[in-house]
Amino acid sequence: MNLKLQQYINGKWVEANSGNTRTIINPFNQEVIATVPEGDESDAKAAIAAAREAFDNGEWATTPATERGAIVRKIAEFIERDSEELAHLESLDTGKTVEESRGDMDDIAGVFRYFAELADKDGGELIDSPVPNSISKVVREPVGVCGQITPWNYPLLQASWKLAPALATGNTLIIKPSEITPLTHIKVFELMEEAGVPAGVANLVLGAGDTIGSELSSNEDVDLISFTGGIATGKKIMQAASMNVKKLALELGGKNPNIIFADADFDIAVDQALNGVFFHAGQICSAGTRLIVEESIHDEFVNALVERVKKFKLGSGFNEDTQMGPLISAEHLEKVEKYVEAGIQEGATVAVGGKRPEDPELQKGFFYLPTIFTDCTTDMSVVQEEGFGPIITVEKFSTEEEAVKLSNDSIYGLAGGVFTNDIAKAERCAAKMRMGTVWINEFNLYFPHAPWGGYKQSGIGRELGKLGMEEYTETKHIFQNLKPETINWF
Ligand SMILES: NC(=O)c1ccc[n+]([C@@H]2O[C@H](COP(=O)([O-])OP(=O)(O)OC[C@H]3O[C@@H](n4cnc5c(N)ncnc54)[C@H](O)[C@@H]3O)[C@@H](O)[C@H]2O)c1
Ligand SMILES: C[N+](C)(C)CC=O
Repeated sequence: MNLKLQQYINGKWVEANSGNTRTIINPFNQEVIATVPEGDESDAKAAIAAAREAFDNGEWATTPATERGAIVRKIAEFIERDSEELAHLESLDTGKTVEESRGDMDDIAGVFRYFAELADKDGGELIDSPVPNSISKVVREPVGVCGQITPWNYPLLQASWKLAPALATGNTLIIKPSEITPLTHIKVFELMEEAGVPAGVANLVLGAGDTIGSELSSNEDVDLISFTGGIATGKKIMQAASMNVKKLALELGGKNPNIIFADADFDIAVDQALNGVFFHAGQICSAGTRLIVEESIHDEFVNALVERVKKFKLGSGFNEDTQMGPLISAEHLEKVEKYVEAGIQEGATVAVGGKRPEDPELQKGFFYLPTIFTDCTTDMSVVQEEGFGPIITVEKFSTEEEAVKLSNDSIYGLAGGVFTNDIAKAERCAAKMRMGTVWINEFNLYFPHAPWGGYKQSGIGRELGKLGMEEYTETKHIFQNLKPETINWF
């Protein structure tokens, strides 16, 4: 592997202070693919000190926004140049098909380009001051030192949503990838160095969440923490961030409803319901795992799904005909198995799947069969909890009001979908669905121009779009009296 396999702190490639390492495993066959440093709190502190110094010396924050944008644009160009290598690394690390990883790399380059273009587009705003002889203006400034923590399911994609706006707005940062999927983060730091990101501005620390992650969340020299991952971790981070009242951005989980009305285009709805869940073996925050289907078409719809699911080709992400790769780890596979067992015990019916595959070629990988549960009710744990695997639950409804009510019966509010040919009905549902994204006759589409984030316990704040840029800024009002006079009150 032609990668540095080190941390990047203050412009230098370094081992962990402790000398400890971690082996990275291919989830398709459990082979060791790399050995990387296992940093700890001391590495995180060194990276925070470097980012603090780089922010406080003011050079990056006062670099003209056009120049910062040009560097971010170069990163996009280098990602496009090296996209095949990056896609290969992402698939090795995560097990997802290389075709999916190629799509991710296109998206990632697009994210860097989008924020590069936005970098010099906000010159502040003049306020119509109510005070005579004065100037009142509002400017946006970088927040300061940003801690960024990413998950294993879309490693570099989730990182790009944080790195690009933070750099474009003049912040300094320390990023920590999931300890099990660090490879594309390392590669993108090589590209950022090549693009001219100055020493100390962007730092990469590798290792566990309860050491490095909690240091980033609690350290008083970090001004903002941006986290993507599970709710339980998000709550811990929120608590730790209160130490110095950090700015906080949380992108958490989802249990995303997909409402299928009888008047929808049947074949499109079936196809999109499958696409909405089974990419990356269902390990997607916005997977439409909670199907809510109108009673009159329920049986026909389920049969169509089952017939398609039976034909899925599972295998190595590097085989061209593979449609679904493995789950990320042995631990996660066990979690998914327990989730399915709970569903069966609660009375849901397995229409297809519900176990590990028997194919001898898949036994070394962490595979689970695509699974559809019918006879589901809203009180079941499989309907309420995020399974983060290739699992769909199907519920029935008979009225529009019931469909919307079911879709909102959740602690989550990340995303949801509606399939119908009645546009007015679709708009009525979208208006009432309590989620950060609602798709109509579409599922799981995202692009850099539109904000992404959750209602309810799916998160705080937004990534992508102009709001995703604003997350990395503080707003300052500057008032100038052009004709100061004594007041003589005291
Ligand atoms: N909303 C979104 O856009 C979005 C996108 C991708 C994934 N997710 C969510 O991510 C979850 C899956 O990812 P995961 O299993 O990697 O999540 P996770 O919460 O277990 O881990 C995410 C990151 O947090 C770190 N971490 C763990 N404990 C920590 C602690 N105490 N303090 C600080 N950091 C800590 C981990 O090392 C990892 O880097 C799912 O719930 C999924 O829905 C959400
Ligand atoms: C936000 N998304 C869909 C890219 C990844 C969620 O896991």
